[in-house]
Amino acid sequence: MVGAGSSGAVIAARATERADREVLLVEAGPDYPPSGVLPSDLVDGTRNSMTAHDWGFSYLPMPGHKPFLYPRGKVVGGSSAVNTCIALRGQPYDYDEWAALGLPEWSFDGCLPALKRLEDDQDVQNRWHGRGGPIPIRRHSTEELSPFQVAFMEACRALGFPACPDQNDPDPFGVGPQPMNKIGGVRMSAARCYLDDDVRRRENLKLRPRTSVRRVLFHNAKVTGLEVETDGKIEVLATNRVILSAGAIATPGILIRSGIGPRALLERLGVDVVSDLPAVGARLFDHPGSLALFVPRTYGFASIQHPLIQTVLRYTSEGSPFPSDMQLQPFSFFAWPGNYMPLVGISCCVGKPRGHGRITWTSADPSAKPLIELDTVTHPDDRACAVEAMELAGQVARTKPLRDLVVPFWPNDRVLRNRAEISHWIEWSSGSGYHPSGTVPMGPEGDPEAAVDGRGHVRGVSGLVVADASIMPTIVSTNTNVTALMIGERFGEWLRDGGL
Ligand SMILES: Cc1cc2nc3c(=O)[nH]c(=O)nc-3n(C[C@H](O)[C@H](O)[C@H](O)COP(=O)(O)OP(=O)(O)OC[C@H]3O[C@@H](n4cnc5c(N)ncnc54)[C@H](O)[C@@H]3O)c2cc1C
Repeated sequence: MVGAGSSGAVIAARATERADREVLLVEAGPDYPPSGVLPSDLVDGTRNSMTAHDWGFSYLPMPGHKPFLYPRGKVVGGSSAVNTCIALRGQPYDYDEWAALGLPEWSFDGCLPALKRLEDDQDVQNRWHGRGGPIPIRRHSTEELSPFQVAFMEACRALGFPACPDQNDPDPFGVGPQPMNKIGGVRMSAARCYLDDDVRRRENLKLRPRTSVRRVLFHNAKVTGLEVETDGKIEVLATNRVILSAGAIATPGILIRSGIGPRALLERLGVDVVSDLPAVGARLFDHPGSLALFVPRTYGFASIQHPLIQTVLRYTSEGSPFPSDMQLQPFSFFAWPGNYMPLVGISCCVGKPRGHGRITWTSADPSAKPLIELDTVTHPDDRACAVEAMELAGQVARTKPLRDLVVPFWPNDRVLRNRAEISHWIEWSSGSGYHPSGTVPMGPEGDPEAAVDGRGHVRGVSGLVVADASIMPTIVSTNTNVTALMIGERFGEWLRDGGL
């Protein structure tokens, strides 16, 4: 197995529940076993870790713009070890959309057992939720909320949005606490929750950190091994079966270096073609995001001591067929260079973008970075959703509960009141929601837009499976970690029980 992230750590843990399944889990980043000391950036779930355990990727948000950082976890636990700990499931229609594309196993009903199995929901007990699973999920109580989060919730209620106590209900709408996989401020990553001491003691699971996979090796289109690099030393690990869970940016890169991808690209890079798959890297989904910043009127209202995110407003964009496709999310603090006190922010996230970006490579050198283009708001529908969301953020800030507490800063109040000006502003300020997905999409037999089948088997070769955020054929309307964990649960079960 390649990659010990949100999907890979789960697959390794679940597959090795059966003693006759042997897994070697190869991970490029370092490992911090539970018995040792975890670096503070990985412990602290109240904010992201952006650079200390990162791949150093960047992306172009819009054509002609400057690149922005594109964080991806490089450590056992992957991006789940550095993320913001928002534990939102996809909505039923997200998975039913996959089923409608010809992948019946991926309907909401098909995914629900794995969504329940992965969680230990500490607040809500009903037929939609699981207890006792590896990932603890809880919501901040009102007493735990920062002053800005409280005021944001009141502002949304003042605009008429209902309270939504469980954002993981199958039919969420309104404002409420975010379900989060952090306990006492500590991030509950896939590494911590799935690769615990008991799992690591299994004789059939070997973890090999600080080892980077260069490519998969084939003979007559059958997997024969992995070419890996540890501390500058290159070696071949013989195997007839490989599962790639290196994430939506690295997995397609490994495929390309291995001869699997669009023929023209492989030939340009001088890589022998093993399987001509135009879908590899052709689409890159993400959630377009914009952030409006406000200056607090009183000192201490915003503080970097506060958890960054605690609550969310979910609502439906104008004319959308996807209920609650949008998120407005208050940021308790934002450090603006040169500003003596932190700002607060409202981030706007488009959940079901119609547009997409792409990922490509200019070199087959494993250390070469890919060219990532997101086109965040190129599609007019996505831009309209983003504009509407930013306008709503302005309205939220002008309600009685908020207007005496904060003043618009970036963009200013004039822009927030004018759709044309917002549209111009988001053209150059919108960016990624850090949810890359769909770069090696699943699809039924004969689907020209797919690279793998419904159980991740790569077309045109045998012995190779992809199982991570890359395989999502469309993007879910929510943050992607729980869906990546769910994918891990399903592939882990299939590997354990002989379904792969
Ligand atoms: C800063 C940040 C904040 C986020 N916040 C949230 C959030 O709050 N909620 C949410 O739902 N989602 C969030 N996400 C997204 C979420 O974490 C990801 O969607 C999810 O972790 C993806 O899982 P994955 O298994 O596909 O990839 P990853 O978890 O990224 O795992 C891939 C693993 O493969 C390893 N790898 C890559 N290449 C190689 C190679 N060549 N050889 C060996 N190993 C390799 C990587 O080091 C990594 O460990 C965030 C992401 C980031 C980066």
